[in-house]
Amino acid sequence: MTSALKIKDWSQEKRRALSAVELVTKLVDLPGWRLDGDGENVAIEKTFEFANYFETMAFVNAVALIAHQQDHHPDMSVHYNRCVVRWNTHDVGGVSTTDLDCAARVDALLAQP
Ligand SMILES: C[C@H](O)[C@H](O)[C@H]1CNC2=NC(N)=NC(=O)C2=N1
Repeated sequence: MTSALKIKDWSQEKRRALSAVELVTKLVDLPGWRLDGDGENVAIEKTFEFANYFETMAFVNAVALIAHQQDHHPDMSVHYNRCVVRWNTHDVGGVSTTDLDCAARVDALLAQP
């Protein structure tokens, strides 16, 4: 059965962990995202706040669609009116451009309509 949902295939792409300088430079273009952790656990994370639990869960599901489509999965901590999204590329043991791209996709979900 064909699906309208196309899934990213990373198998042919060479990815690497970005350096601290690269990361800090690129985070300038991702307002609200910050570095967290170090070594292989370094990640970028951002807290999104909502009016209530239903809105928070709607956001979590929208992020899950991005994760499925991009074959790239964030850690999320889900609370009554907020969700913390944390991106890291475990395949490269750091933060890759995939994480930055997915962070921008998540921000786009909430861009001014
Ligand atoms: C085989 C599959 O494409 C890989 O395991 C994907 C799945 N989702 C992933 N998600 C994240 N956050 N990092 C990865 O390196 C990763 N790799």
